[in-house]
Amino acid sequence: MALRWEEPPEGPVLVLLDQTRLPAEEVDLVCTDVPALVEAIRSLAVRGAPLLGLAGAYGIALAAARGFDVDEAAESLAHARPTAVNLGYGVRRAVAAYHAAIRDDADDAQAAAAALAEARALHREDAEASDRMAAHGQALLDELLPAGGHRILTHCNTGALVSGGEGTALAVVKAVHRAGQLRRLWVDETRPLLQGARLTAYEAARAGMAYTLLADNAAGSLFAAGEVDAVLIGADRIAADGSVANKVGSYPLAVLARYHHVPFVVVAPTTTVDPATPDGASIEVEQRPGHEVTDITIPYAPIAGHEAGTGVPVAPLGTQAHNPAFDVTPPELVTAIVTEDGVISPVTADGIAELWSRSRSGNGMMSI
Ligand SMILES: CSC[C@@H](O)[C@@H](O)C(=O)COP(=O)(O)O
Repeated sequence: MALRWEEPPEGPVLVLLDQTRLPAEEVDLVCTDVPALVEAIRSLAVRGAPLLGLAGAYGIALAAARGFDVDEAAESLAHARPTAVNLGYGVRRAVAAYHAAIRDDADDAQAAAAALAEARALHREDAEASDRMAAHGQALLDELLPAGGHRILTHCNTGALVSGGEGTALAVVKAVHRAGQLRRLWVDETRPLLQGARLTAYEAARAGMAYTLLADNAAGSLFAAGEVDAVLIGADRIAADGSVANKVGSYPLAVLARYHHVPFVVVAPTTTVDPATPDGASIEVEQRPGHEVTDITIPYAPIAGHEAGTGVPVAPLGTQAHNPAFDVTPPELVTAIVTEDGVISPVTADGIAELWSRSRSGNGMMSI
């Protein structure tokens, strides 16, 4: 499990599966306070949009249970990373539950319990959303592609490591695999931090899928050879006009997919839709440190004498690097957005608004 709440005698803790150590080691990272959790979010020990929402909500529960200032905790957690809208959403939900309890004359312990109950509710909802996205996505692929085995290309990691359930895009791939319809999963390595090579390949191997890893820049020739039937990716934020922010490298795949007449499908829960962000240009894209590009970072320590987490420089010392963590794909390049509440296709502002008005997340929760 990517994240869990535990209550040892010394006090409650949030336990994260440290994703920077995968696939070499499955190591737990135990957070006893909010600064440790913020650091885990920044270092990508915990990552991926839906899981960041859960981390934010449980982080508030942790702050409340350990007697820290909940509003200060909310401020630092919500701003730990800027792009995935789910982080602020999870924080706001738990904070709202905490303050509602205080308004109802709850004592500190009862208010902390209310925050924890909200985090657990979000966790359950996220798992259910995964199942529903998987079903909708599988049905969509059955409509779009001929039967007989799909070759799906994916980018970054969108599986059980980013979710309370099976994930987003990878949850769809898993459903297709279980139905015997996955001919091949093409896994982009996802430079610079290799979420595809380290995490998606790890999940695909455990699920027994036929998968092949490729360098990101090998995708073009795969399309040209007719080896890709569909692209499935997740999202960190979907703007009101349907623009999709996702891991850097997603936009070039969308361009390739359009040129080669291949469906480009985004799979994300409604908690990733952000009607308060009007368009793609308004999405804040996280800029990460240059050393992630100038160095090859080995997050674990497979080489004798190499310290875990340090990088091997591959560019001349002093080289400047451009390192946006995400890019934005315009709606006209997206064939469909699959959510737990249905599929939007074509992707238009009206389609997003219509989904929003009938979804759970449109139930006032995002404006808390
Ligand atoms: C459901 S996961 C969708 C996205 O969150 C995922 O593709 C992604 O871009 C994650 O980026 P990361 O920087 O690893 O948090």
